[in-house]
Amino acid sequence: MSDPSPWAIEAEGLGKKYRGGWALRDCSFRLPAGHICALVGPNGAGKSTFLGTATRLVEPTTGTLKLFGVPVSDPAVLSRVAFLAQDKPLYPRFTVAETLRLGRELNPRWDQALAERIVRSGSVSLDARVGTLSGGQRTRVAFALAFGKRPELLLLDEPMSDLDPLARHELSGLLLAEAAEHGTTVLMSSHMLSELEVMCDYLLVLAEGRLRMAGQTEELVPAHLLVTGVAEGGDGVPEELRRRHTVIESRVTGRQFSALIRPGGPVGDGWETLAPSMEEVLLAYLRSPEAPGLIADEARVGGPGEAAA
Ligand SMILES: Nc1ncnc2c1ncn2[C@@H]1O[C@H](COP(=O)(O)OP(=O)(O)OP(=O)(O)O)[C@@H](O)[C@H]1O
Repeated sequence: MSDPSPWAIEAEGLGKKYRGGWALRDCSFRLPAGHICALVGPNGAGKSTFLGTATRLVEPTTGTLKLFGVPVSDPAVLSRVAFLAQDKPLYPRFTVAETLRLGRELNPRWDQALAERIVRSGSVSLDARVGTLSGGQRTRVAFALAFGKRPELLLLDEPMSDLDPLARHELSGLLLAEAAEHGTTVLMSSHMLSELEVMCDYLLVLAEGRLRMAGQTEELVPAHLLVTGVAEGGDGVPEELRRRHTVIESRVTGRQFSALIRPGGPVGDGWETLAPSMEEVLLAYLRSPEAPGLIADEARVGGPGEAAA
């Protein structure tokens, strides 16, 4: 089905309140179709809750969510989205072949050859019962189900956590190749920052239920600098840096002061500067939930360029 909407996901004022408080709050962003997007945040940040709202497993308390321009409440979006949940629910009594048959019967665009290839490349027998497989083998079968559906949007909740390094490498490669070939949009929550750095070209960062960062990595990461210089005494941020730049995180080690900043202009003499990696930027934001957020123009649904912290 063709759709004119360039946005795979549009969230506006999205929130979810449980008895214990808000799991997701005032979340507004757009994810353009065709990106591989990392969903990052500390434990309890609201990542699974957001993925739940996108798969209708969680009813939002506030706001709206559209996938490809269609409200998520419209059953028409279901066939376009596949979700690989953190606990990878499968029927333990089914064989792998029966599991794939279920996928085939439930999904009009099912790609049996692809699903079987994913299973076989992990030496998993089609005759094995799912309940007898190892955690990593079950993950591979769940991957086969998700990919076999040929979704336009693939939502993955910590997909690689129980895979060995070889399987992780293989399935990451497969994910990238499939997404590139079919123009699939992927949103993937993970704590493995170095892996996300290699795979993802778009970032969503959540902390304490709020959106902290959204946009293309090639725009967000270069908006930061690592600066180091001589500490002036005490733990404070030197006035000169504080006045002209946005300091995300800073530290004093012995006589050395170092910080990750969003420069507001040229950095003065006396400071050494380095371009940070995506992992360094993410770690700084994860350690500093009070630092001002950053939403790229492209990811913004109206309003000014910077997210409220
Ligand atoms: N069904 C629920 N009932 C009550 N509170 C919930 C429920 N689901 C999640 N929460 C709470 O909402 C908050 C966000 O949880 P969520 O699972 O979305 O975080 P997460 O970012 O996916 O965490 P993790 O990285 O640990 O998987 C947490 O404080 C959690 O305790």
